[in-house]
Amino acid sequence: MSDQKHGVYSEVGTLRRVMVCRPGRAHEHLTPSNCHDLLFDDVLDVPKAQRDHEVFVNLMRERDIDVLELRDLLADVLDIPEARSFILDRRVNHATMGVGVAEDLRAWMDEMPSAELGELLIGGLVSDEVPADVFGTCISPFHVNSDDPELLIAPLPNTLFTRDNSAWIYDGVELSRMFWGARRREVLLLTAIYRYHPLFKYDYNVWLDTVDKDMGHTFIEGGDIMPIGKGIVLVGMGERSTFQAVSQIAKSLFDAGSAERVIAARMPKERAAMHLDTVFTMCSEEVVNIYDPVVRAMDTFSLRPDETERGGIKVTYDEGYFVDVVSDALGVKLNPVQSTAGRYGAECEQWNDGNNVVALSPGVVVAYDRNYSINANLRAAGIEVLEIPSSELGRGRGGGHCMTCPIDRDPVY
Ligand SMILES: NC(=[NH2+])NCCC[C@H](N)C(=O)O
Repeated sequence: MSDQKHGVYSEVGTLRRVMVCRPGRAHEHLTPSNCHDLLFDDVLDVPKAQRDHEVFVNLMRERDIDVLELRDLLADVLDIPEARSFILDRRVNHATMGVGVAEDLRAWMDEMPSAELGELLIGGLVSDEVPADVFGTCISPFHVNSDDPELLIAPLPNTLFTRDNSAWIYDGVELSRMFWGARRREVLLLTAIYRYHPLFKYDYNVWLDTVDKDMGHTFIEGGDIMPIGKGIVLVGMGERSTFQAVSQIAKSLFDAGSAERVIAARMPKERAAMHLDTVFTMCSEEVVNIYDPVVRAMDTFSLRPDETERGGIKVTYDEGYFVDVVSDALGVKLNPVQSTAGRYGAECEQWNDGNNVVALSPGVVVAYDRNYSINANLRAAGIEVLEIPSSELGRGRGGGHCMTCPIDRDPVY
């Protein structure tokens, strides 16, 4: 493991190191009645989802990308007593479990091997999965008025989408305060990894630190964040991310001199376009993959450092089409590629994450196999499109871009 300084300096430069989280126990806890609350549109064939995810991971490993598994990083930090307490103090206490249950569970978890404990923290825990002798008298209230086993720890199936719960922006990371409750607990695990894992011991900036703080209306998710290079960061503000978060991150970046301009795009608040990366991803220095009906509806604002303003940030409205605004900012004429499957077909390709591709190097992207028109049009524009199976992984509404958290990526411009 290296102690080099980490950072993500573009969306399309050579990817060196990335974090993923393969499907598993959390997805076995998805049912038709709970999956929507957990932000999945259907239940999964978990073994198939795991095989498909492995295809994706292997594509990256074959290209010498260091693919880190979130579970492994978590198991490593759970071996460190201070990190284990940092997580368990916040996850297993009177407020989360009740008096007595917290003490009994904590004693059991304190003894548990780290990999197993990590599986429970990500995958969830149902009361009847706990050995009978763990609890004193305190578990009985869970069974009053119900034959259903109670979820003691809710599963976190959206850890599959490592893009969102934390995001590297140039030489630092933001720790997301996620919008929906189903995802709000993911960041504790990420915070522990960044704080305690030897891989991250080297100093780096933290643009936003959210655990243990009253975050008010601060909401941000990594799928909305793109450090595209030349000191510019794109941020989507739609269903999930708010100006409160964007302006705090911008201020941290400006104060450190790590960025000069944040281009914030106001997007419709809808599930299909929950993040910027569901309608816009970069494939090479010039080619961008877009869903034009949403991109065209976006309003764009720029944040820049300005000491004459009270908050130290000047906000201006950028006239015009989003792709043109970004082209002008980069000084590169971007070529937008889109689906030509017709109005209905294009809407389905967007829904199935056709626009959510991840670049492994300039001009080489990973895409879902089902988005025939977008993939063909990207190829026609000179992009190498590596396809992965989509039927299971796509049920959570996320593609290759969502399933990766780049930690080290080269600049391009
Ligand atoms: N970067 C992304 N587009 N992530 C997609 C996340 C999907 C996930 N089910 C959610 O609703 O949060």
